[in-house]
This record gives sequence, C-alpha cells and structure tokens, in this order.
Amino acid sequence: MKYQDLIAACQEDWTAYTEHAFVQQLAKGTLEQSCFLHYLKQDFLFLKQYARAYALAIYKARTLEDMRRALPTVYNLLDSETAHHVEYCAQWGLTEADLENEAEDFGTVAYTRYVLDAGMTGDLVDLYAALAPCSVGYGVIGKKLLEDESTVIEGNPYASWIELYSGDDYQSSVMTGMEHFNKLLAEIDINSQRGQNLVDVFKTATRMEIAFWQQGLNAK
Ligand SMILES: Cc1ncc(C[n+]2csc(CCO)c2C)c(N)n1
Repeated sequence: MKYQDLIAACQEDWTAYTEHAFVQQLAKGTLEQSCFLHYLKQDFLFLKQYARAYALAIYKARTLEDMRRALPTVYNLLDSETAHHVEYCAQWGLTEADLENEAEDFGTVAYTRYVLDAGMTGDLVDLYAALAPCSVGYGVIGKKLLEDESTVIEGNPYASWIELYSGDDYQSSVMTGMEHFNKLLAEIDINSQRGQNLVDVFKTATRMEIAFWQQGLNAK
C-alpha cells in the first residue's frame, strides 16, 4: 500500500479536513482574528508535542537510516515552525514563555496524546500513520491555496501562514517524508489486519485535524 491509499480510505474526512471553513476563511483573510490567534497559540503547544512525537520516531526506529530521517523534523519543529508562531504572536505582546504557559485546549490534548499513544503502543509505521495527516494535509492545503486564484496574499493578515506551508522548503520536505513513508508501507496489504489498523489510525488523526480547525473557529 501507499499513503495515497490511506487518503482514499477516508476521502470524506480528508476533504472535510483540507477544505475546512477555517482554511477557506484564512485564504481570503476574512477569518476572525480571535479564531486565528486561538488556533496559533494552540498550534504552538501542538508543535511542542509533535517534536516529542518525532523524537519518539527516532526511539522507535530500528535502523540508523530511519533514525536520521526523523531528525531534521525534530529540528524544524523546535526551530523554524515554532519561530513563525512566536513571531506572529509577538504583535499581541505575547512571548514564547507566554505561549508555553497557555492552557492546552481539549482538541490539542486529544490529538497530540493520541498520536503519542499510537506511536508508543505500535511501531514506527503506526506512528507515521498517525503523523502523516498533519504533514501531508498541510502540504495539500498549502499547494491548493497557492494555486487557487481566490487566495488573497496582499493585505491578508494570515499571508505568512500561507507562505510557510506553500513554500518550496515545506513542500519538498513533505515529498521526502512521504517517499520514506511509502517505502515503509510497501510490504503491507491494505486489506490485511495490519493495513486496516493503519487506516484506522490515519482516519482518527484526520478527524482530529478537522476538530483542530473547528476548535479555532469556535473561539469567536
Ligand atoms: C494542527 C496542525 N496540523 C498540522 C500542522 C503542520 N505540521 C505540524 S508538525 C509538521 C511536521 C514538521 O514540519 C507539520 C507539517 C500544524 N502546524 N498544525
């Protein structure tokens, strides 16, 4: 199987995730600021837990090659991706320490601890199945927004978010990650018990992404 088969197995949830109202409003710049700020503060806490999850991938890997593959993502998460959120929130006088001290919302706890649990109880492939909706989904969203004529960049207060996820650096890191994931999936039949467990994990993480957008919209 391939990661594309995982998407096909939960197409309805996948569309609800990648075409969520939050994303559409963000692309046009019409999203309420309170929604974006709540999302970004929660996403900062999310990224912190994701750095732990990619560190878990190093722990779970059996080969040096697999261990090395997870390392740039751990670095990226702790460096540039969180830096974007900190820079953006600085407009409101919020510091990194303020963000770190925010309370985690329910959707943030549910999603990140689910991913960590899927990785801890399973192996490296289970962990990547839980992590994949995040990286592939944001890759798909970034690319779509860049290609969509109705996306507004000039004057859009959320342009830096669009640029982060549609940028070449991010897009090529998703490609590399998915090529690696496909190598790990190659031997697994989607119709086997193992394959169906991976579909369940991928689908649950996708549903968590929908809930994460909704958590932002609910902060009106
Ligand atoms: C809720 C939520 N889902 C996905 C991402 C994107 N993302 C988070 S970690 C990671 C991999 C390393 O860059 C990516 C792409 C996000 N920021 N917030």
